[in-house]
Formats: sequence, C-alpha cells, structure tokens
Amino acid sequence: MRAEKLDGADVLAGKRDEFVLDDVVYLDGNSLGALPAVVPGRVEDVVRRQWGEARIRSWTEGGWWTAPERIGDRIAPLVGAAPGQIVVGDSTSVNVFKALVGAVRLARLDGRDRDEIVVDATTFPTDGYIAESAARMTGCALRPVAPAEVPGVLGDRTAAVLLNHVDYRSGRLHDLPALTAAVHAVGAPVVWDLCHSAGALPVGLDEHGVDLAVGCTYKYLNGGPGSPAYLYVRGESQDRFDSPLPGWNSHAEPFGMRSGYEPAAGAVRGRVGTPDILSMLALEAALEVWDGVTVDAVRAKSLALTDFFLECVEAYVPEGRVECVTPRAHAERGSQIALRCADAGDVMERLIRRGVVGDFRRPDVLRFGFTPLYVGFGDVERAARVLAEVLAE
Ligand SMILES: Cc1ncc(COP(=O)(O)O)c(C=O)c1O
Ligand SMILES: Nc1c(O)cccc1C(=O)C[C@H](N)C(=O)O
Repeated sequence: MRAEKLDGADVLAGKRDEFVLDDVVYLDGNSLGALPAVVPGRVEDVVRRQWGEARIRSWTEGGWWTAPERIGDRIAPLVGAAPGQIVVGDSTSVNVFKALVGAVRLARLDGRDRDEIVVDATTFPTDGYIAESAARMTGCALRPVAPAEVPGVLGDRTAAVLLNHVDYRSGRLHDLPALTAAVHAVGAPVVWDLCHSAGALPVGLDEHGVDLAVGCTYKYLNGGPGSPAYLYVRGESQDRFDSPLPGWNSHAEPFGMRSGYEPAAGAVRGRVGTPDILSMLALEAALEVWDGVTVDAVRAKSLALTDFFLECVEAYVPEGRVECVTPRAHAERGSQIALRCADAGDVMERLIRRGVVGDFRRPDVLRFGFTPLYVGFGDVERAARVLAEVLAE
C-alpha cells in the first residue's frame, strides 16, 4: 500500500521504461548501472555505419576526435561544473594518478617544499594504491586518515589531499564543501573521487571551489562495463595543470607530430592517448536518459528510497539480525544502504537467487544501491521482505 502510493507520486517513475530491466530487483547500480534502452542501437550505428562505412572519416566528420570533451560537457551539469572543465577517458584509477600528481605539482608551484599527501584511510583500494605510488614518485610521505580527521592533520607540509565523496562500503557521504575549504585554508589542492556520488546527488564542483575531481561512469551514469572515467580540472587551474601522463592527445597540436611536448589549453590537457570510441559513444547514448532530469529530483528520490528501505528493514527483519552502517542523517548518506550482517556473503548469494541483486563487501557488509532513475518503492519493499525471509531461513 505505502509502496504503491509512493510509486504513484514518483515524478521519475517513467524513467524506468528507458532501461532494459526484468523482474529482478536491481540494487547493484552502484557497481554496474543498468542498460539504457537507447544504447544497443547506438552502438550498432557506431560499429556498422560510423566505423564500417565512414571508417577514418568518422574521426573528424563523425565527431570521434572531440568526443572526450563533448561528453565531458554532458556530464558537467550532473556534477555542478560549467562546460570546458571535464574530459572523459581512461579508467578512474588512471585519472586518480593524473589528478593527484597534478595536484602535488600545482601545490609546489609557489616554490614551497610541500611533502605530504593525505589520503582517505577508508578509501576504495585503487585510490590508496595509486596515492602510495604518487607519493613515492613525488617524494612525499603518504598520510592515510579518516576523512573526518583530515582537517586536524593539514598544514604547511600538505601537498595534496585525495578524498571520496561517498564511501564505497558504508555509503557515508563526506562533507565536500567543508573539507575542500579546510584543505584550501592551508593552501593545498584537493582531489575528490566522485564514483559513488555522481548521478546520485548534487556535487557542486564549481560552487565549492574543488580543484580536481575524478569519477567513473559505469555506476549511476549507466555507461556500461568499463565505460571511460572522467577528469575535472578547475578552469582557473587548467593553465597550470601539469599532467604526469602527457600524451599526443593532450598536445596543443596533435597532428603536428612534433618531438617537443606543448600542452593543449583547457580540459583537453587531461587527455592522454586515443580515446576508446566504442565505450565512449555507448556512454554518450546512455547519458541521454538524463534529458529532462534534475539532480535535485534524483537526490530527493534517492533519500526517499533509502529512508523507505530502512523503514521496511526495521519492520520486517528481526531486531539485531542486521546493523545499518550507513548514517541515518541525510546530510551524511549517499545513495546506498550498507547492512552489517553475520554470513553476509552467504546471505547475498541467497538474495540474488531470489531475485534481489545487491552485493557483498568484505568482511561482513550487504550493500544495496538505489538508482532513482530505475528503482521504485515497490522494489524497495520487496527487497526488504525477501531479506527478512532469507534471514529467517
Ligand atoms: C571510489 C572508487 N574509485 C575507483 C574505483 C575503480 O576505478 P576503476 O574505474 O579504475 O576500476 C571504484 C570502483 O570500481 C570506486 O568505487
Ligand atoms: N568496476 C567494477 C568491476 O569492473 C567489476 C566489479 C565491480 C566493480 C566496481 O565498480 C566495484 C565498485 N567500485 C565498488 O564500490 O565496490
């Protein structure tokens, strides 16, 4: 009853028809977003017509060459960025490397010997591995700290800070405006990883003065498996951004084939080599589902979905059987609910067999991601009910 009423009032309900979905409750869009229905036909066109018929001409006439910036501009409003600051390409991991080394180089432009990189101690592992390598390469010490503790460790030595907007395991949303301001107060740049927030909640990159940001496009942006990531470099820092991966695609004159490197102006400076056109144009098609959608509407529904899930879990699941590790406060919640549970791996396998797809993160977390564009309140109710049944077995 409640679910029906909520679905009836859902302004985004119609968006679900723009995705290829079956009767499974899909709560794993925070790992791999569902397939937008427009994508297969577009990929077919890219392969058969653009590649098959137009061949090399597609690089120019078909807009392949400029796709990284063009698609970056399509992502920009979703993360609160004006055009010209985002370039799409490479993986998130590679972009973390570009952004973090680039950040250290920016911090040292004033000649001061900053030698410490602060990294989120609870980070998704790839960011931590790359931060460690970036620290070694730049002669910095690496300081892993929980995000809430970051302001207390910042100082003259801080060269750069790498943080996650939403924690991949707990679903905790970190305070991007306050942490960015704290890092700026010591004169250092900050790099934000938006993998778990872009497309799920407002980010406000320009508004909050973020220096650099990266994110993937295969979660809430539904770009597909391995779809290219993106790099944001704040407009006013672009001329000083010194990429550690200067490739011919970021050269001011790529077809000049000159031996000396001269960086292009603008977001293009974040490019490296030949873009992955098939994945990139699949992503471009996938982003069409955002036409007519505001991130604020998505955020409002995301919070309503996660509130309703918590309410249903409390109503159906025996007390003490699961513990919610995602903060209750809206200001601290992303678009997922993480429940700590004994035998979480086994419980998730049984949930999936019963048509409720979330995922398991070691050691003991059941993760449920809520993508407002295609998850409804009826799905939420069913997921909680099936969870209660599985836990009662
Ligand atoms: C926060 C975060 N950063 C990075 C990644 C992954 O990076 P990549 O796209 O290089 O696999 C993920 C998930 O895969 C993630 O959750
Ligand atoms: N990128 C992934 C992949 O290639 C395979 C399986 C999962 C992923 C993920 O994105 C995991 C995800 N970042 C997480 O938050 O756990």
